[in-house]
Amino acid sequence: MTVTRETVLEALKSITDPVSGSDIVSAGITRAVTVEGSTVRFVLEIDPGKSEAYGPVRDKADAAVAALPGVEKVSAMLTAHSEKAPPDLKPKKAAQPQQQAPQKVPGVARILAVASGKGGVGKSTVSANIACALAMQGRKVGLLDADVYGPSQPKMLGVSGRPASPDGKTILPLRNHGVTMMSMGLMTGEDQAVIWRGPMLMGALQQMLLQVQWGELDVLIVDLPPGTGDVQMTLAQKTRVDGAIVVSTPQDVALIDARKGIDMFRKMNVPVLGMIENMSTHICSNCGHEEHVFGHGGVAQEARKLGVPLLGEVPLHLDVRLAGDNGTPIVAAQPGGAQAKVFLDIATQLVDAGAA
Ligand SMILES: Nc1ncnc2c1ncn2[C@@H]1O[C@H](COP(=O)(O)OP(=O)(O)OP(=O)(O)O)[C@@H](O)[C@H]1O
Repeated sequence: MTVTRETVLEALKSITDPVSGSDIVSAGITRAVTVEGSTVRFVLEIDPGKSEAYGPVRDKADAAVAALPGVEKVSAMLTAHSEKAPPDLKPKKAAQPQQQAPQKVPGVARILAVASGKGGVGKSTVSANIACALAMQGRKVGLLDADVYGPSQPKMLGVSGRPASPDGKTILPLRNHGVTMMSMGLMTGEDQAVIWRGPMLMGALQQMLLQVQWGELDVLIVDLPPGTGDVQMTLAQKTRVDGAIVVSTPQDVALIDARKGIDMFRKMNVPVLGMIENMSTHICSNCGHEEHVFGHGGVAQEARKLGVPLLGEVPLHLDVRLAGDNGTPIVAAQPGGAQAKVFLDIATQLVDAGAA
């Protein structure tokens, strides 16, 4: 029986936070829940003055998780947080009428955008795995999840909770698998339905780039929402984007949209570093049989036509999804495996090209 992040969070919801009176997940103090095989780790981020009161809470949380089937080891830690809440996203600061030259983000050597024309083609899976693969190769990597409509990086990288802000102005990012991560989704709360208008989105994106304390990074990967809308345009207009990668599945419908994405980046003078074909070949997890569910080679052909490199072909494999769902992308979960290899190769190509 394998344990998942969801079952861990469910178990932790049975424990009451003595300060807020709600459960320790809803109270936002449960952070960095990671599941690696039968080992579960999480952090309770608390006011340092109340550490005595939280000792028994930690023990109860530890016991509740340890009692789950499939769990052999639990590491529950108490860490101190700052009292101040992170600053709210300020939509008013959004659109600046005057045109400015694209700016660099302080401390960040390069920005790499990962885009897709169509939703659901696996852009977030690819971003998370490339980020981890680069970190495994010793690069200082940040990942900004700019997909407000379907933020998936907190889940894929196994981080949760609201990020802290020691001074009420800057935002401390979260970190897991060697990747410094921030998601617009973490600022709005998991279950909160948000309707974002264009200018709000643009303001929030700028805020994420400039107010998050990214530290010194070799590369910041921006996981963009699908399509060619406001967020993509604002990013390229306001911030110096050093390169873009376009992810597509091999079907014609996805390729038509991918072409639009490449066109947009070219018009905005962002170099397109290459395309990645995802869900290229289905590999049966039982027998290893290969099947081309969505056709095969469509992206390679399109990349040739458009004159951009094909960086890799990622197979459709159950382990890739399970790893992402469990908060440990496949490159980190099975670094020696065949599914990890393609992402490690892509990361090597990016480093060799000076793009990451
Ligand atoms: N190569 C793969 N093999 C198996 N499952 C995959 C693969 N790539 C992505 N998936 C799964 O497909 C689903 C969609 O992937 P993902 O969230 O990465 O797509 P996306 O393009 O970022 O979606 P969105 O449009 O919502 O941003 C996820 O459940 C993910 O685990």
